[in-house]
Amino acid sequence: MDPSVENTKPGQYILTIDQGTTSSRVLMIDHNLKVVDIEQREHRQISLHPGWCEHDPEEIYANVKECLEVISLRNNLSPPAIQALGITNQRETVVAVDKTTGKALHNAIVWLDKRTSVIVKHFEEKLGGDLNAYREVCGLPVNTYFSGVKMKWLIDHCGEVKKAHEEGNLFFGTIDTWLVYKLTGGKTILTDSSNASRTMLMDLKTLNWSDFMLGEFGIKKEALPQIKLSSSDDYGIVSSVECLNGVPITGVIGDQQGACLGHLLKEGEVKNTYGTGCFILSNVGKTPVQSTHGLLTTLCYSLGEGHTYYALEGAVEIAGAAVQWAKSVGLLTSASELEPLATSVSDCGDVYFVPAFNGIFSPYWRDDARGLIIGISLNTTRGHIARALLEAPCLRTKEVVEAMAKDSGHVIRKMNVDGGMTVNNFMLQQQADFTNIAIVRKRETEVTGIGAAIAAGLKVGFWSGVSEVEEKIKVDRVFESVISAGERDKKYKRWAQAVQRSIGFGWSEQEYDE
Ligand SMILES: Nc1ncnc2c1ncn2[C@@H]1O[C@H](COP(=O)(O)OP(=O)(O)O)[C@@H](O)[C@H]1O
Ligand SMILES: O=P(O)(O)OC[C@H](O)CO
Repeated sequence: MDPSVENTKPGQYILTIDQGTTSSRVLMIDHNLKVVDIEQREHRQISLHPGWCEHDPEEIYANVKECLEVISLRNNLSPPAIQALGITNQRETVVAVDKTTGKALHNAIVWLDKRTSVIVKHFEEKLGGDLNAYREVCGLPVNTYFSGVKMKWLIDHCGEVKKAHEEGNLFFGTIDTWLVYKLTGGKTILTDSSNASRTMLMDLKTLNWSDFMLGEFGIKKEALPQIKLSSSDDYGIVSSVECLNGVPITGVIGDQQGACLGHLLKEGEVKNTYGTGCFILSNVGKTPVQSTHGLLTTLCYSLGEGHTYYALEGAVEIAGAAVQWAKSVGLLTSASELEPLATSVSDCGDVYFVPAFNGIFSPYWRDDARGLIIGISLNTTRGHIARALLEAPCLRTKEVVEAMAKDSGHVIRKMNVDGGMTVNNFMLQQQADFTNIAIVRKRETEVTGIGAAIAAGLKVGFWSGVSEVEEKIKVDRVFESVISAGERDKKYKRWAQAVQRSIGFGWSEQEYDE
């Protein structure tokens, strides 16, 4: 029997929660890092004004709880079989909670929400136009994307949050903090260094909250969770899901960092996760590297003292979300239609789709970009548009890896990929063609959840160490470029023209009151 398919710890599993932008999943993972079962629930995307996006934190928790219960019941699992629970989550999204009641005081403000663009403008004025002024401390530019501006908005615009903050009854959390708090029955208020690195409030060198940044944003330290350096640590014991009570929560990690750990990304290696957006991270080693080409400096992952790695990150705001949009307007009936449609034509017919629906992130950081489909002629078919839609995340990724190569001084030759869109072989072939980088897809595409399982499992001795885990990670397929340098350059030039047309087309900031 192939040892890779033999579960050497039969009947024992790690459960992981992958709480994403559009849905929450629970994965049951065995000793061979195989995902043996999965349960998923979507939640509502609440938008009160153009550019706004909220999630109901109670709905998210209810979905997570239901997935945990369903998967446990279906597999007849109870605590001794579930060795530990890991959590990985959409990052930056903020929940404000009243410690005295345990209730969220406002819907969660989601990472892609743009309501804070007025706050960003104020910072721009205060910083003499230099939105990069805090990069040395927190690694990030001032932007609507990060948690700090969302917390400030909640204090400024929501009376209950302001009062609780003043009275010392408030805590702000990213989704990891919220889930840990709820699952432990309100016993722990914690986050990990990877999630904290997305707030703008953590000092990247000390890996603690920065008094300077807290002062700049007007946020009290007591309103923030304790940061645990290691994503593989004790985060509390489940006490509010009957069938799982007693299970230790020993893995907490932001989803993109979870994918880095799931690939066991080593220094110099790069990964790209294609989900709602796509996020390219390169492990730059044990000291932070500042970007001068529009990338973010952030945590890659920490497995404790001496095992903390930093990353350069390129955030691409829209990837799979464009597929969802195409379904919503009737261009497609299902995501699986995309590949046959895109391959029904021999090229994109000079049609480009820039899905900057709500601004454009790395390396541009322009809130005023908007989506466009350009180059349409009488010969344009649905196939051309589908192809352009699939090419877009690949071309956005190319922009990011070029910036990464400039920042690090290294040519990138290989990129590990994962996420829901990577079932699409055609898209991955385009990715290899446009970048001339070998694209490596793993056997399991749920690498983010696997990363959280690795963090959780290492803490409880489910695996003896990283080298044991490494043996279990298997490659499914490698995609290599089949186009010429000339074709690649031509393509990229047309794309760059399309991007320039999308920038500046958006509405100017508008402040809405609650
Ligand atoms: N065959 C496919 N081709 C392209 N995109 C796909 C395909 N199947 C699923 N997707 C897209 O993948 C995305 C889901 O990826 P996932 O990793 O689950 O996202 P997230 O974790 O951000 O919620 C969806 O936007 C979906 O439309
Ligand atoms: O929900 P995902 O998987 O698109 O990830 C969202 C990111 O963490 C946002 O930074």
